[in-house]
Amino acid sequence: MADLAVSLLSADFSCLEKQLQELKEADVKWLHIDVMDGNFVPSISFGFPIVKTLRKAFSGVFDVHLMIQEPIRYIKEFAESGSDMITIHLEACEDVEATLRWIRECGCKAGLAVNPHTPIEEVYPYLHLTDMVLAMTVQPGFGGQKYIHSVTKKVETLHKYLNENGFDSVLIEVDGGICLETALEAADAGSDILVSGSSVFKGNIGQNVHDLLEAMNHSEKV
Ligand SMILES: O=C(CO)[C@H](O)[C@H](O)COP(=O)(O)O
Ligand SMILES: [Fe+2]
Repeated sequence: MADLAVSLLSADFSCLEKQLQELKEADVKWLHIDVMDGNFVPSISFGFPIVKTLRKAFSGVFDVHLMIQEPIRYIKEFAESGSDMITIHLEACEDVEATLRWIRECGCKAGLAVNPHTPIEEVYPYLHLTDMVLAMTVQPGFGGQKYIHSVTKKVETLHKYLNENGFDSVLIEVDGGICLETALEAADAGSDILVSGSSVFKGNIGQNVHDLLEAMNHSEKV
């Protein structure tokens, strides 16, 4: 069964405590925290002090998506702030292997993300150091974009490769443009975790979470 990670990017920060409470009531287990540096991506979002503060208010999985150039510089701070999974971009690291190793040495699970146009085969050499592969289904940097359908094929290829090469424990996460219309396509391709932000925070949060989980788990492959 696929699960949902809720991206905070589209939350209303003026009433964040209330919105986190609604996520808890909807039994959301994964919180996806998008960290943007204004360099690897054009936007700036939030850093590790926010992660540390959020940790007091949410006890589920902290899935921290670092859209940072050379993230190795900040792994320790994010780990100490309460991250569970730290995902770095393959495109942003001079030494991907050292960065993944350092995440694990700091006591976190290691995620490896690729942009929509990066061939999925580029993650294969790092799978032995990776707990999760994140396939971006939009260009990183902004919430509320449309799902890029060509990435679905990459997810299928990755799913098959993981199963055929003894990497069944490596999770696949897709991120960007997940809504009621795209959730099933992403889940059917083999994704374990679907990130959604803008589709969760418009209207009734609890209802949106429920509907997204329903949509992704009507998969024929479940
Ligand atoms: O990493 C991201 C953007 O770079 C976000 O996680 C992603 O866009 C989620 O937001 P939405 O569901 O609105 O697309
Ligand atoms: Fe993200």
